[in-house]
Amino acid sequence: MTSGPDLAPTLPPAGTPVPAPDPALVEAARERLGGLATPAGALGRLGDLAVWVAATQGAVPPAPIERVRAVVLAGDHGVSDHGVSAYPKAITGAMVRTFVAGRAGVSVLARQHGVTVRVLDLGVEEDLADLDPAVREFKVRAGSAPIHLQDALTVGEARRAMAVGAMIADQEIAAGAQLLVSGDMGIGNTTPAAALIAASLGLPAEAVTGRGTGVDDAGLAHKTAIVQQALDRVGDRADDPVVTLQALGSADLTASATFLARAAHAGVPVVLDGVISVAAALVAERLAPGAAAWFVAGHRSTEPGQAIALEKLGLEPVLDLGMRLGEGSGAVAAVPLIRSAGLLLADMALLADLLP
Ligand SMILES: O=C(O)c1ccc[n+]([C@@H]2O[C@H](COP(=O)([O-])O)[C@@H](O)[C@H]2O)c1
Ligand SMILES: Cc1cc2nc[nH]c2cc1C
Repeated sequence: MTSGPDLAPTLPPAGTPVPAPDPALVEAARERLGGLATPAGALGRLGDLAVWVAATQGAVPPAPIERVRAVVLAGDHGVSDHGVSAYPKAITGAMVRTFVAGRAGVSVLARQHGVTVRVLDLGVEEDLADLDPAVREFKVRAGSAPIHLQDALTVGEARRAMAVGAMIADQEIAAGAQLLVSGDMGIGNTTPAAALIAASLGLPAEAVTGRGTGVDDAGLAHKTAIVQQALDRVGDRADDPVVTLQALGSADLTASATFLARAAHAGVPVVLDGVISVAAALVAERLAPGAAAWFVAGHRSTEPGQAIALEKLGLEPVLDLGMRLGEGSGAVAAVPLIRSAGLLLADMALLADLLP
């Protein structure tokens, strides 16, 4: 924990625990849930979600969740030049433009559900100079190095990406977010995501590597070998979560991890998305033990690493729709249910009030 670069000044030192939501509030929320005008346990997982909403808000009954803000961190990955994706790198920049135009999958879902989407170029290779400069405000570098051959980032870049992720969370919280969504965009990013999960859990590449955008069997075998090469290259340097991000991540994944750690430290709940968001959450939990109490898993991705990481974090996805889009789309799709859960706890009659 001491060999890596210093954490961003806005984050407490790596390993600083995150306080759990107030246990008295959890208890009060459970008690209210138990008193609602339903047979005991009849709300199923919605009941658990309702307790999480109240506990992370610090209010029983919880307030309606009106301000949900999704942040999509975009970047390219040197490893995508090495046959690990079904799509070319040029898609990343093109999709950033599509987010800006409000036409990505997550944009549509977010509009429907009143969620704001902010897309940020942390490491896209294409020069997006024609876009609003705010999109590039936090850019760390153009593309990361191929993780099976070299560290993804220099120590200085990793430090900057960590600072930037925390800063973005602070900005979203200052803008009034009651609930955050962590999204991603980047061709090739399921490869570093798998590497972060494997390195964090001490697992072999084959346990966590999936098809991403849809590589075939030969592609999957090749991608698995690349992830294993990256893990072997880094070895026990990955005992340090900061070095794990620097060596096996990217600017966007590093910033995602500190975005999540910072939100948890600030006591602001986050809906996680697919394998990229959850890989970042796993490292956030290493940086900020206890952070996962502030996270809810929006959906189950088809990527095996996501399921393994979610289990380790103790999170059960809200939705299981076979989605593998990323962008925060599965998380935004879960937002209406999370909102509904809070409203049920706040607005339902109590059983005690029904009978004379
Ligand atoms: O969220 C997921 O679980 C997920 C699973 C597969 C692919 N993706 C998205 O697809 C891109 C990465 O896939 P790949 O095959 O290029 O590594 C990236 O833009 C992700 O947002 C996302
Ligand atoms: C078209 C396309 C859109 C995406 N959105 C997130 N990842 C993506 C990957 C591709 C290929």
